[in-house]
Amino acid sequence: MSKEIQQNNQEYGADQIQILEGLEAVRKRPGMYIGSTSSRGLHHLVYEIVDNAVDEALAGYCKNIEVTIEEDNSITVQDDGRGIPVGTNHKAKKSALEVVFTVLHAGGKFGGGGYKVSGGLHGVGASVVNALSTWLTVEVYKDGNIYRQSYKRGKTDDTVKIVGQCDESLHGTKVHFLPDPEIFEETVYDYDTLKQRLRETAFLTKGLKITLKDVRENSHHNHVFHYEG
Ligand SMILES: Cc1cc(C)cc(-c2cc(NC(=O)[C@H]3COCCO3)[nH]n2)c1
Repeated sequence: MSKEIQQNNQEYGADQIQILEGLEAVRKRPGMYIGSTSSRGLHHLVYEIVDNAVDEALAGYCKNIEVTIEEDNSITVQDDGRGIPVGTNHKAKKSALEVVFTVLHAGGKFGGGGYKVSGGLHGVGASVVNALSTWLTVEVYKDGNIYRQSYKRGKTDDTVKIVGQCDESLHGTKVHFLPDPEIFEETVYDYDTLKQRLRETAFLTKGLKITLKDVRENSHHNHVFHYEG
């Protein structure tokens, strides 16, 4: 095997092992990454994903975020930002999108690395949420294409696929995940807890419209938070 190919295979192998070790670490000691596996940790998963979309709003590209508690207590978070980059990093042969959801970034966001949870680095926890979810699907709407990748407990067995077309004018990122009952003692979301947090987030991010929906039977709710600057 030529040096070049061997180098790539070697790196590819090492990268893959690094990713699997990262996932295993998160699932072995989830409290180190999200504080606890109680109801608090369950709700923290939502805040981590929303934080990523808020970053896109702070960058000036996202105006709306919609959070839905689905019938099965899975969560959907959708924004209308630029859409996570889907291009492939040729060295790692991985889409930037896949890196966001599978590579455990330093950050130490959840207090594991010493950062305070509230003032922690934004947007490094998507891979943690993925690792702690029975399944997670992400869709990116960009350039008239709908890109999709799915994972099970953080692992994917496929590359990013184009699954459809959309209007050129449509753009954004949609993440749908189900917290893993193997990790969380509590898997039922509390509407008022999310309502309180999303109201605070909208207040702190003037101009951003955050919608919270609950489509569970006997618990239908809908709130819109929007504070002018
Ligand atoms: C709901 C959700 C969840 C996650 C993990 C990321 C995002 C997200 C990430 C972004 N934007 C980006 O990553 C930037 C990064 O820089 C290039 C263009 O897009 N928009 N929305 C949204």
